[in-house]
Amino acid sequence: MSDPSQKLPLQEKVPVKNTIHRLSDLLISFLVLSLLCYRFSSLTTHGYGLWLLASLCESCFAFVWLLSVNAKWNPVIYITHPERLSKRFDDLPAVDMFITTADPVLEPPIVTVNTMLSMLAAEYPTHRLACYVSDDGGSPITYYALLQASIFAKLWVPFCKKYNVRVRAPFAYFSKEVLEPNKKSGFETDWKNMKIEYEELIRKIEGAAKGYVPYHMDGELAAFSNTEKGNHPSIIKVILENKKGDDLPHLIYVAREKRPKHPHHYKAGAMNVLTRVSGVMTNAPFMLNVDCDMFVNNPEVILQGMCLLLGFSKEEMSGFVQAPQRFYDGLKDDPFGNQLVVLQQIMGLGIGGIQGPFYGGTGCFHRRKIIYGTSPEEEKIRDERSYEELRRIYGSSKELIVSAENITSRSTPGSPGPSSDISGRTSEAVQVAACTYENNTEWGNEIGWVYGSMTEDILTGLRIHAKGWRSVYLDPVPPAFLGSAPMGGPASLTQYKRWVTGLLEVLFSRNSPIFATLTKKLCFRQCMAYVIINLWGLRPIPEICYALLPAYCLLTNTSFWPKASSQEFLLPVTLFTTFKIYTLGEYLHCGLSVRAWWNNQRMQRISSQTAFLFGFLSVLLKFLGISETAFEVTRKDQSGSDAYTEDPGRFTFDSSPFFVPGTALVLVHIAALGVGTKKAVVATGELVWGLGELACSAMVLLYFWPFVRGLFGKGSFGIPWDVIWKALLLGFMFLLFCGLGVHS
Ligand SMILES: O=c1ccn([C@@H]2O[C@H](COP(=O)(O)OP(=O)(O)O[C@H]3O[C@H](CO)[C@@H](O)[C@H](O)[C@H]3O)[C@@H](O)[C@H]2O)c(=O)[nH]1
Ligand SMILES: [Mn+2]
Repeated sequence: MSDPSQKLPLQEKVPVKNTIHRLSDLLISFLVLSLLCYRFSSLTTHGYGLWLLASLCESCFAFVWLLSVNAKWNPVIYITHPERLSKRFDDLPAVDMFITTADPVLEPPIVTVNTMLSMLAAEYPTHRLACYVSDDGGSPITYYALLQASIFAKLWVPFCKKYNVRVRAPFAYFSKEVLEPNKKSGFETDWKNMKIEYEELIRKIEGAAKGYVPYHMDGELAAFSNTEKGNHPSIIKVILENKKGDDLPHLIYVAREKRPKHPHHYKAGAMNVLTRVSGVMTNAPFMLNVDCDMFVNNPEVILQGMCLLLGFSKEEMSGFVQAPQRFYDGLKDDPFGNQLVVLQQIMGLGIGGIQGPFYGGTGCFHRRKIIYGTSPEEEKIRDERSYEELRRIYGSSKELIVSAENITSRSTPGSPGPSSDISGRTSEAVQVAACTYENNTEWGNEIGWVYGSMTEDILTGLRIHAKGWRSVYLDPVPPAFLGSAPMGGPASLTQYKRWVTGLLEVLFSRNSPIFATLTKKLCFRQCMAYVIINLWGLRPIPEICYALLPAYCLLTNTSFWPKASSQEFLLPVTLFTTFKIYTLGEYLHCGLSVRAWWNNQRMQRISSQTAFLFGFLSVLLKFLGISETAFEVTRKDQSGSDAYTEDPGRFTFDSSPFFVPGTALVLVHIAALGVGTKKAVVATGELVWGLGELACSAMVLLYFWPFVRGLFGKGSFGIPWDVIWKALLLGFMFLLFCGLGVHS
């Protein structure tokens, strides 16, 4: 113990200086409050109609603004020292790695295979790792792809380690035109051979997707005969089993049992099965979960994660460790506004200074005992629970109960060793993967991934924070994981719709952040941060009202702004300009371009007035008992589609109702601008009346520019006629409504 290096910390928490940011926050808050004071104090002069409506909308925006100031106020970052791990620990704890895939068409098996290979090749003692792939598609093609990839892995993993390859997903590695220089002899020959082997692997997997599976595979795939998607027994296969000293970790394929009438709870259900299956097979104290498209981009990531999991004096400080979502195929300047760089960097680091980042569903290390419902204060003592009680919580598997007791009764590092003979445990694993296993247990509720929201990640993270655990952001250089971002209008909006649906479900669930603050241990400021995103689904209401206001005013000769010649007019103008400069500053600060800033400004308005609206409606339908919400999987790898090859950044459309409100809004504003300009110029001869309204109307059209272009676009770049008809109908109804306004 005399070696001083043993005492060196594994991580350091560093507050980020943000004086300028804070001052700008205060300045804008002051302007916002001034505007509201002016609005409400002049209600009597301006009447209780439009003026009041505008004031209410602006109050909503001001509320969200204040919440966001709170979330950004105390940013922190963590610096990690993985090189010190070996000095502190002789043996590192085991990690169970989970990959989820759901559909071999939307998520081509070669994508999953690359993620899997990158994980198997991570820098970590291989006998401490197990990789579980959950296939909700129950697809023989995915299984076949994994089998073939496991053969390739026997060459790939040693190759990566020998030459210290940096990016260990082969598709990303081989997509680089130039060879990484390497001093070791034999590199070039090995590299060429490896490339040939990888191409062979692609050929086999793509062949299988087209229906060619070689003869001799029949036996291997027998388990899949007579299975249908959504109706099959559990299929669990140990593809690789690590015997101490082997190059490769365990690799296990898991297709949980699916039956048509049985709710499977989408990804949350898959994660719970993975938790149980791994519980009876390897039972590692830590779990790392990624989506099938999120490959390991920094081979040291598990070591990095360990610094944050083991590096605090109290486990409570790092209940889970979350890496931000970054994308490898992110288009330049984020045309679809879904790369979330600023959100993650500014808000992510900011809430790092409160109770810690939200759980993002992928790229996250969890402690198994927390997933099993342990609270921070239970770290040492665990009350004795009867077998009956444990059975009610964990379900009927004795093995699982024993493994769970083992995990919840220890503090983490001295965790159980690797288990031998995991193949021998397959039958137990099949039992815990059954679709009836969870009946009358706490799975999906008090333990495991929580059910009841399309964003199971936020809901589950919330339950963890509510117990009083904190979380930590892991953001090494190079980035820990890289995934794929949806492209094109329909896919991006569908993703947003699902998120908004899920987030709103959380707000109204019994796990709502508000209850969690009142009755549990969620920090008040953390609750405020959660509420920002949980409220996304209600945003379309004030936003759409506010977007319609200028059109209404122009069409009916009314106004919701002070006269352009008056002094008060300067207030909203200053606020608007300062706010835009402020957001631009944030983008530049995060290393993004002006173009990216503008694209995001635009997509925020588009998403919230289209996708968010549908998210809101789907939650409404759920509460009315009319329809259930569903998880629509995002298509990965769209490099083949026409729109992608022609102009990948351009907004695309389809006949989905998503596009109706946006199109209607655009049509209404075109009409309003026409009428308004004529009135303003012809009637008064000078641009005083309605200047604010005209500017707002023009702004809406600028924000919805992709829709304006879509009116004239061809193919998938054009808005389909049936959408335009419906939008015209909506627009016409609005004009009728304005007509009523004029006469009354
Ligand atoms: O029934 C299902 C549906 C989905 N998935 C998996 O869930 C993951 C995420 O699905 P994806 O379509 O890629 O959604 P994203 O919007 O990209 O995912 C984000 O948002 C989700 C919540 O909406 C989180 O679960 C994800 O971790 C987070 O990355 C993928 O690995 C899927 O294979 C399943 O395993 N079973
Ligand atoms: Mn995804």
